[in-house]
Amino acid sequence: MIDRAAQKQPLIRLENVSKTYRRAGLETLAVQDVTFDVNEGDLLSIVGASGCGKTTVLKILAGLQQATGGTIAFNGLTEGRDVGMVFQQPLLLKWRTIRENVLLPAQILGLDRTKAQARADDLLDMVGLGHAADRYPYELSGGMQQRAAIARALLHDPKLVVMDEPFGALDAITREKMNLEILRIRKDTGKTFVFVTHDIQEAVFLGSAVAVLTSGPARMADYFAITLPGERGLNIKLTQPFADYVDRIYGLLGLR
Ligand SMILES: Nc1ncnc2c1ncn2[C@@H]1O[C@H](COP(=O)(O)OP(=O)(O)OP(=O)(O)O)[C@@H](O)[C@H]1O
Repeated sequence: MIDRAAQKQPLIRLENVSKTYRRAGLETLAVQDVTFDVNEGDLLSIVGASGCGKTTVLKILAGLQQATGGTIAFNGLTEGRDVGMVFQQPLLLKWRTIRENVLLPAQILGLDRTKAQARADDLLDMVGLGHAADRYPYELSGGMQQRAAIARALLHDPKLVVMDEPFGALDAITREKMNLEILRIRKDTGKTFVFVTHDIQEAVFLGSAVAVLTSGPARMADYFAITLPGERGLNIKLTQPFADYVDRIYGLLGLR
């Protein structure tokens, strides 16, 4: 477990957070006793089985859901405005070009159009879609659409980018490529990311820290830093330190 007292003030601090959904007299305890920090510049992976409450935790972090118990402290972060979101599906508007899709947050938040256009073009270049700015979503592959969704999430220069199983619908090879892209984008932007996945290898490969959630309701099994030697490339997955982290998570999830 990370020694939180030794850390500088985090961007977000969750302390024993719980969430109960109440609907038509029915109560569902989705999340219980979740405690971790999102530190500036981190890529925090949240990993756990399907339905264990990862999306609920992410919505609480993004300010889209209120926790029903515990405390959550945002430090220098305006909920909503300072957060960019990427979902499992790219959710691009099919009647808008890729550039117009990336510009959507500028319209919603009332940002300066000229500046936003220049930024959209820079971001499209960064995600390797400069050549596709005037194309429509149906003309792009799934991976390209998800790159556009990432550019859109960055348009308003948010401090935090939250990603909810963004590559779950992609084939395994495209997924590996997108993982490399995330490492590069993190390096280029210096932003803070929270990345939800049910893929243990993906969580370890991308994360500078990981929160492991167990099911029904989600409880935090552990929260620890991931330090892998050297530059991260796909071949790091073949190393012992990587395998040790994966094995540790297998143990926490009761998979061995
Ligand atoms: N709006 C809601 N109303 C009632 N129950 C909900 C609501 N949203 C989620 N739940 C319940 O809370 C629990 C956790 O759901 P959540 O979507 O957070 O899990 P998850 O780990 O993200 O799942 P997946 O990996 O399948 O997306 C589930 O039992 C789900 O049915």
